[in-house]
Amino acid sequence: MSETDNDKPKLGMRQPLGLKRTVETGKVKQSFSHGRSNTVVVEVKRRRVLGPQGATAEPTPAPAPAAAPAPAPQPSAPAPRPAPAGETAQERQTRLLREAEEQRMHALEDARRREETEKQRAAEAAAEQAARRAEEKARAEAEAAAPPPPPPPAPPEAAPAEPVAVKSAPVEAAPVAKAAPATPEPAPAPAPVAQTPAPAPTPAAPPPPPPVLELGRDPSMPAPRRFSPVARPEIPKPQPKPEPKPAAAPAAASGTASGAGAPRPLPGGSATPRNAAPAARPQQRDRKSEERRGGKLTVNRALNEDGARARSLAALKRAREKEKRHYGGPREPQVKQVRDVQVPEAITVQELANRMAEKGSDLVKTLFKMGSPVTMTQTIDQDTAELLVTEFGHNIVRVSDSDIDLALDTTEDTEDQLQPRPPVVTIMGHVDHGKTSLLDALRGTDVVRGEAGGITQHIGAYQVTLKDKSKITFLDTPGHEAFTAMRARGADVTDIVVLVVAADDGLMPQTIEAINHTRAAGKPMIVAINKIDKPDANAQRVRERLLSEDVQVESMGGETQDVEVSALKKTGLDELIEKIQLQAELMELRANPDRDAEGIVVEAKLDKGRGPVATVLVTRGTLKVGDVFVVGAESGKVRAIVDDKGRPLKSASPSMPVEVLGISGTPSAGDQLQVVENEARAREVAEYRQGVLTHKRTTAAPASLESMFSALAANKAIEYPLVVKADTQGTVEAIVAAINKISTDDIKARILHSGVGGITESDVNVAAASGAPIIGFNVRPNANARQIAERHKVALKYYDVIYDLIDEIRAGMAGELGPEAFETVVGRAEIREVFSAGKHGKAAGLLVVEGVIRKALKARITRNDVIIYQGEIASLRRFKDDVAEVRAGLECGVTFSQNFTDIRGGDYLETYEVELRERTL
Ligand SMILES: Nc1nc2c(ncn2[C@@H]2O[C@H](COP(=O)(O)OP(=O)(O)OP(=O)(O)O)[C@@H](O)[C@H]2O)c(=O)[nH]1
Repeated sequence: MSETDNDKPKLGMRQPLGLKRTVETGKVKQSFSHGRSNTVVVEVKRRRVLGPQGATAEPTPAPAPAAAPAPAPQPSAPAPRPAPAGETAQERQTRLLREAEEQRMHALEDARRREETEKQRAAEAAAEQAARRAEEKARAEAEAAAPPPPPPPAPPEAAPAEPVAVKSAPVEAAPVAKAAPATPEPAPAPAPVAQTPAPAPTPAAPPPPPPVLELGRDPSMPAPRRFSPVARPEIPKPQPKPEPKPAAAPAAASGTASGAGAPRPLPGGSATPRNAAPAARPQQRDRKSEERRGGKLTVNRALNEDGARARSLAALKRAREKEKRHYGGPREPQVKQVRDVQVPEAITVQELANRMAEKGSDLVKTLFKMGSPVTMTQTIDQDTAELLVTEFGHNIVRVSDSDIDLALDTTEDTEDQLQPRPPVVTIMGHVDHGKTSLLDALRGTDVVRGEAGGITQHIGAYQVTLKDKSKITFLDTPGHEAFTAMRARGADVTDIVVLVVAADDGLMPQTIEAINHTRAAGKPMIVAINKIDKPDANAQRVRERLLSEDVQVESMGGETQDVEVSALKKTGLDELIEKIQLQAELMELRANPDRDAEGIVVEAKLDKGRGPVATVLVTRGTLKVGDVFVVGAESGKVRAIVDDKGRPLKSASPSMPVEVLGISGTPSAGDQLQVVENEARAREVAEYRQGVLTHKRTTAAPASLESMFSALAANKAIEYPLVVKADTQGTVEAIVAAINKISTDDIKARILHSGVGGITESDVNVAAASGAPIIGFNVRPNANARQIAERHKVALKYYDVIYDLIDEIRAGMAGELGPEAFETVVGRAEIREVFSAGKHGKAAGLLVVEGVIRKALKARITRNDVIIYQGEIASLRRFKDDVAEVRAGLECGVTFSQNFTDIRGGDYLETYEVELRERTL
């Protein structure tokens, strides 16, 4: 009702004047949706009161019409309520109006239900035979289970039984008046459609509230929703041949509806499965509304509300069959996805299956067919994995552990990125030819004085700034033969080699070695003929001698530059620098400073206060404090950069030699330093490299029979164990190489442990276990180590000159072997006769053919140059007289100790002396 209470007409009262008063007394205007309206004439008949006066006189409070449902059993025609006795005219009018409206709504609804039922029937008739059978079956079941149908709804003519009669007078469109007489037939009860919630009240059920609720609602709203399937029956008409498809949907729907006691399939007989689903929804909606209206909510009902439960297995099966029919057979198999499968050197079957996105059990089956029964958790090798990967149609991508390692960055810098860099110059030459002195002269500082024994034992790296502000980086290499590896390294990282040859000494072995290294590294060389100030200096002789080594200096018609210098007198230095600069210009040395740094470790040591320190020559990029790097098998983060003058720097550009702090351990000289993206990556690479080193150390097993025999033979040699500790990595290398050279077939030096840094407790423990001496070069033990060494009687030997160290080790190894025995044959005699000598066994008659046969000397008997006896002479006689010796040309008789009797004529007797001499290695 659109009108408010204020607007309602009030019977028996004076109506106030107002613009809205359009309805006269006794008529009520009804408003409907879509602008429809109706005017109803209301006749009031007074009820005859038969009861006691008091009963009628007492006014009962009028219940709210909406809240007090009529107790009539018919759903469509609520019974009229008796009029309260003390009702005013206005109240009566309101009540009557409401009752009239209620009746009208019920009549409307009944008409709709009937109409819908008819349409459903039409739809059912159009359904397939199979669907109909299923429906009938379901209906039969439902009928068996359903309560007796409700009595037919009372026709509108029943209304006169009520005290109030309502006459409808249609004004515009009177659907109610027309619909009610048009459907005199009561709604067919046998099929209470789910959408038409026939209350079918049971005796126990409370009076059904639905009609009241329906009335309380705006009549325009629920109608389109509730009765939307009304138009559906028209759909099958254009469908020429309704296939059994719709049967599936009603059948499925009937499955869901059965729980609600409505076995009827969905009305409308939707011809396509697409229509079936929406048809099921109103059905469920109605079931819900039915529950809301008073139906009991049971567990079964609640469960049946669930969508998953609604779609039963049978429904799924039917849907699958339908799909099969629809697509004309099983679905086409999906196109197999080919994958690139990364396979490491060893992988478990399960992991491989995961990477291939295949079933592990399929892999196991395939392997079994291939003849290798394995389980999922077993590890297979890369080749077997490849068989599987190809069998399953994928592509294998072999990866190895070494992929973890850093790849060498071979990206070429572009022309605009490259900037000039200082040349790196290495000074090489024989011992004491003046390399350090020359470098010292160039630097203007004195390095010589700090060196033990007066020789350079560390590779040094310095950068000098020239008068024109240009720079040259110098690497000094030691001249001792033990430092071959260091010289080779120096030649590798350098741009130019300056070969120092003493003018008074000429070419010496290490000079020639340096020439060979330079040539092998393909670096240009400048010959510096030093000590030219010396009186016996002969530069020309040096040049000529160089020719024999295939080095032609410019003055001899070659291309190699040479310069005469005196490091002592500081002459010829400018000329030398000029020649270096000229050579550098020719080489156009450039590098890109704007990239992650790379460098080469020239030297590394373990500094007591600063930890591991590496002297690094930056080759590319700029090394900065805070950079994370990998160097050899170590990693780290640059804590500090120190230049050759001890000054801290923030960064180091190409060609700069700097000390780098912040390394996890002491790297080896020659290791490459590479800056990486993060610490995790650096650690990963370092761990991998450590693993490789450990693997190399521990897997030196003999591979062939030959090597096994040679290893057995080698085992006969006495081992001379040693522990070597030195101040720098280069020195350690040099000492180890020199000691290995001393080894012979009889005795072999075995270095149990070598390392950089002071002598520690663990070094002593290692040495004590094998009774090895500890060689400390420029290092000393800490207090604890010294105590333990004393306790275990471990020999600690300290050196600061490598010659002394090697000489002593050589002597020690020789001493271990003991003195050498030298044998000298003194006399030789031929056995002529053999005769019995009583209790002494046999005696031999001899003719001394050489030297002297002496009784006191050791003797041996040889037969055909094979020794058959070795021992002593028991008695030596000449003509029955015991004698001490018998000279050559004389005959004598001898007996031997140990009752040796196997003597024959023609054997030879030798007597000899053994002299023990000190052994040298
Ligand atoms: N007269 C003279 N003596 C020189 C000259 N240059 C070096 N010396 C001397 O030669 C000796 C050896 O010099 P070093 O500079 O130590 O020689 P080195 O080649 O560096 O020697 P190692 O470091 O052992 O390889 C020293 O006593 C120097 O004083 C020179 O130009 N003239």
